Amino acid sequence: MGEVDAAFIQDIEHRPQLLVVEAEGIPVIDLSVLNSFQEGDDPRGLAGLVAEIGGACKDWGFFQVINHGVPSDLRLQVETVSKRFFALSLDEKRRVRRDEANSLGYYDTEHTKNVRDWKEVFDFMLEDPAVIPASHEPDDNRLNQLRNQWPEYLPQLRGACEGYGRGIEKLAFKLLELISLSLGLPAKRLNGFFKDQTSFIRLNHYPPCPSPHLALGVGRHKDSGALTVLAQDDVGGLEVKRKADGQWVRVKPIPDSYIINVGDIIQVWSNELYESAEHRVRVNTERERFSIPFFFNPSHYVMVKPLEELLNEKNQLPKYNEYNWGKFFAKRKLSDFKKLAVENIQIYHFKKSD
Ligand SMILES: O=C(O)CCC(=O)C(=O)O
Ligand SMILES: [Fe+2]
Repeated sequence: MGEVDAAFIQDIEHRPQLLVVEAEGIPVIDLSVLNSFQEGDDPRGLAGLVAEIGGACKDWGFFQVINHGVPSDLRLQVETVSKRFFALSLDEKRRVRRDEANSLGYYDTEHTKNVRDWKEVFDFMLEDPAVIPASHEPDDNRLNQLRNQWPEYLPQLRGACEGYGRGIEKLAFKLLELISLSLGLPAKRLNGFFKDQTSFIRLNHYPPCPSPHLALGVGRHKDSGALTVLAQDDVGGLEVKRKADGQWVRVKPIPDSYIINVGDIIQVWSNELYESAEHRVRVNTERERFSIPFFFNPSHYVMVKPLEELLNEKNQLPKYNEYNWGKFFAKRKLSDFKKLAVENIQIYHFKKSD
């Protein structure tokens, strides 16, 4: 990527201010009690942790976890091989390039809200093959099998990515269960939605940028899945819009921690008890940055809607009409390729009017 092309330039109101505000308040949650907790133990032993998670989901939609139990060598291996992959020539990376038929692999022209992101990515699904609708058209019932693309000239990439995927998936399920408990539901209430999951992992590379005041690594957005588990390196650049005052605040890198954020699906399931927070990534002139989000997504056939038992318990009306996750996902993917004239699909399109 050379000088900043017009496609990268954010509208004035979305450009980052020079000032960086370090977030004091983003909760850091210690998961070490889980290490001694056995399947079948009384979940009341986790009450303190569950309350912390619930508070963080409510107040921030974002938190960091330490002592999470994901072996650090899995992370180190994938981080190392990810750097090697992005250091390859563009020609080599483009041999596993994603296209409209297969949305997995390498890609360097992603747009967020119709502005190009200053980054390159490599995507792979946790389930291989994974099944998603062939198109976003409501009447089209055809399904597609998505298959990962692995570069044969960097054979270590596959093993490192698959190993990391299995490790991070375990953490994602633990967090899902804690979130379920925090909503007053049985621990495994949400697990069934992930039977044929459409979760994917993205290797992100943000090269140094000559104009970090004009462009963003990822433009402001909310994650559309259930939960995101993110590994960031020590460079920093991820910013969250603080719910309390709308200020963009930076998520401070903590070695060997993971950043967790509530996605739109949990917002809908919880009928807005928890909300997904807007976030973005700033770039800088000096240092490249690497990050690895795991997007924990349900099966394509899941109909997303507020959970009945929460509505009954709180005597509430649902704030959303139900929508099909697979169609939503397919529609989102479409806009990654094309600069659309209109805003891409969002959950507020399914919001019921008051
Ligand atoms: O790189 C990061 O820190 C976050 C990336 C992100 O928000 C995303 O890919 O959805
Ligand atoms: Fe995100």
